[in-house]
Amino acid sequence: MPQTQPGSTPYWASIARLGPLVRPIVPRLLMGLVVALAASALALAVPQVLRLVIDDLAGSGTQPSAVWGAAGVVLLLGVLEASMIYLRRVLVIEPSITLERQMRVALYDHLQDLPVAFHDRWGSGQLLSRSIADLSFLRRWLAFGAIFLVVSVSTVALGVVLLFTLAWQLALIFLAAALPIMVYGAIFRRRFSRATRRSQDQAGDLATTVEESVHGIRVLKAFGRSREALEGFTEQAQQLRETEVAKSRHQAIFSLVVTLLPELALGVGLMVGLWLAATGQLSIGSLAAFFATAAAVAQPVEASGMLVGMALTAKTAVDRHFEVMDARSAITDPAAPRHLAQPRGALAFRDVRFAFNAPEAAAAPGPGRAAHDGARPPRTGSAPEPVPREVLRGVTLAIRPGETMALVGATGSGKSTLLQLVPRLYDVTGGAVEIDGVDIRQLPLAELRRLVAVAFEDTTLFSSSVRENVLLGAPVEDGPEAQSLLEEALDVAQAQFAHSLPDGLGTRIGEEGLSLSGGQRQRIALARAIAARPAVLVLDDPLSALDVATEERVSARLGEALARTTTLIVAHRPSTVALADRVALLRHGVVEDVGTHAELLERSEHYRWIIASLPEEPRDLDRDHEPDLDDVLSEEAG
Ligand SMILES: Nc1ncnc2c1ncn2[C@@H]1O[C@H](COP(=O)(O)OP(=O)(O)OP(=O)(O)O)[C@@H](O)[C@H]1O
Repeated sequence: MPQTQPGSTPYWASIARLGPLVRPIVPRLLMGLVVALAASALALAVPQVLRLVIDDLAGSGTQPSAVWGAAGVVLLLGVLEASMIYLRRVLVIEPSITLERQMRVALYDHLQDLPVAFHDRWGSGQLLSRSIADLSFLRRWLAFGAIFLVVSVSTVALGVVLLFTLAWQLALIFLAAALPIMVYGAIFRRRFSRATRRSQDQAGDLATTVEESVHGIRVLKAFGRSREALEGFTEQAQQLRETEVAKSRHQAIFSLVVTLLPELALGVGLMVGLWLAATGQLSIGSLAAFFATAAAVAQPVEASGMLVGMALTAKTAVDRHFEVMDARSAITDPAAPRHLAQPRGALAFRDVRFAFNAPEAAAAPGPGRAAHDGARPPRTGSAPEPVPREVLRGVTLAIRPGETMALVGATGSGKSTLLQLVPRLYDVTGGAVEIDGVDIRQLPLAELRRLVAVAFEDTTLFSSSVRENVLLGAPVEDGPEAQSLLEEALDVAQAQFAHSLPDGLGTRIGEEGLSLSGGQRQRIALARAIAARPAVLVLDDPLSALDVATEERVSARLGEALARTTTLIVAHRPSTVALADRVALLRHGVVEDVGTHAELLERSEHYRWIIASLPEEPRDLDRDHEPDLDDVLSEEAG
């Protein structure tokens, strides 16, 4: 996997974007900062007490009671410092966790809003790593890194002033050591920023690979490709390792510089300090206090490698978060919406054109940004940008209310694509889709998606009960009406087997639940589309995984149910074509002919060829002509 481009936004411009989100917790963060500063000031106060005691001892000779008193003061300062550290944690940790949750929820909400075209382009791992790893890092940065950076800078500033008051000659030696640190700091910042961006993107790509292979584990195993998958994964993991090693190397060198130079300064300072003390230009107490203060100052300087690293990683996390948040969906509610009070369900395609990857099909620009800014994922791969290619090249088709229209065409002719335009999963790039004469882009999205229900060939079930899955788009979710909708939908889709599942309709299915067969999943998905009681039903080869007997039963019941609904159904087999009143023949992105099955058989050679190439026998994904035991049991019970 490829190299990423480091974010080009200036550091503070990136961090400033967190401003509005952080504002509500600023009071708590500031209190935490004040407390942390107080803790650090207390730490710096200890050497001052030390100085007084040593100077007293070296001078007139101090009473033992005074030594006990000084020890008591040092102890008190220590206890106060520990209390302040505890208080800082209490003040900042809870609001930062709350902020992390808010940002995560906002990101999830935004992902739901973004169009399918966006999700086509972004690897799931990239989105996963942004919503989990990046946001967790930002929380740690706010609660710890940012505060410590401010405290460290303040401690160093205050410490340097104290060093000058104690012994300006020695302080100058320390200041001289700071210059090379600053120069190398700039180099470190540039190198580390690049590496950290690359590592975060590579971690996202790695997550995508894990997700894909877990999802496709059956295919990998069945085709014996586990070794190849492992090799690919190992290579990606190796690239991430190299980036991490490079990152650590940069950090290690910076840490070496910020540790070694102050130590060198300390050595030189000790010699000069002893000479100053010996020649009476500096008291012993001041010398001791100087080195105690220098040690307190050296500590944050030495930690600066880690803190600067955190600050740069946080900037990358912010950039990555807003890359997604800035993506705007072009599929939005209209400014002046129209409503269909009593929808009849007349569906029409008027000279519809569509190309995947067309800028207008992806996402609208964020405020003040180029159209592709938020819509493009980071180019971590060497694959070229996909070129827009027109899949639909002027589709014109009218489906009457209550009519069932089958869509037939060679593979890749654009059938599924056309279907996806109806609920506006993608927007047309030319022409219009209309329901009852109204351009669907003029309808509020929620209304359109109540009017239209879909069942895709590739069924997705969610990790919840059968009931929740089926009633996902239903007009009512509870009560007797919902129950009768549920029963009717399961009946039409011939999915009564669900009653025989371990917990009946309450059985948890989906990724985290009970595994269903392909045909069972398809029937649940079909029931879901039917339960939505749509005016327009869009079905993408919904019976493809059913066996002969089940398919016949579903077709019979579906035929009755479809009589009330306008239906556009992609058909890959003659039995599905038989459900339709008319058939539209799609070829190379245009509707070549429309008519009844018999008419098209008679007049279209292409149609005859397509029909001849359709599988005569159903695909029997579920079983081998044996009736489904679940069905038999539920039929006997019912
Ligand atoms: N998300 C996508 N991004 C880019 N191109 C796509 C995408 N989905 C489909 N295509 C392309 O659009 C064309 C039409 O695909 P579509 O799935 O609509 O065909 P289809 O007629 O339904 O085929 P099939 O009968 O095999 O399901 C194909 O060339 C396909 O590669």
